[in-house]
Amino acid sequence: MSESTGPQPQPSPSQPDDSVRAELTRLRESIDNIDAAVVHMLAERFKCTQQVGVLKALHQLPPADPDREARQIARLRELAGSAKLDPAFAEKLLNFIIAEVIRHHETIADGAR
Ligand SMILES: C=C(O[C@@H]1C=C(C(=O)O)C=C[C@H]1O)C(=O)O
Repeated sequence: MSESTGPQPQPSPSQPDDSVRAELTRLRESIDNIDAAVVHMLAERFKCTQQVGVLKALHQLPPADPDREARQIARLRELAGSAKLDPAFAEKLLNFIIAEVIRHHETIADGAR
């Protein structure tokens, strides 16, 4: 005979206990705050880049500046590393944002022609 003590209480994924629920809620509240901050920071960044786009269009400068981008990516990778964030992820995110900015700059330049 085995020394089975019978069925043990199993954690139920659909019914976590109150302390697990409370911890999940606390973490999700912080995540929601962080997401809101990211949205506000991005909105401010796009306000600045729109102004850069107008300046470039007025002075016939190209929408993209690859040298500036290379410096930003190197800097952000460095910052990410120190913050224990994957530098490759930080680079992908910045490239994604910059691509959108360049698209805006092209639209502004087209409107100025
Ligand atoms: C905002 C600029 O335009 C583009 C967008 C960039 C950005 O979003 O950071 C950086 C370089 C440019 O390709 C700029 O030249 O500073």
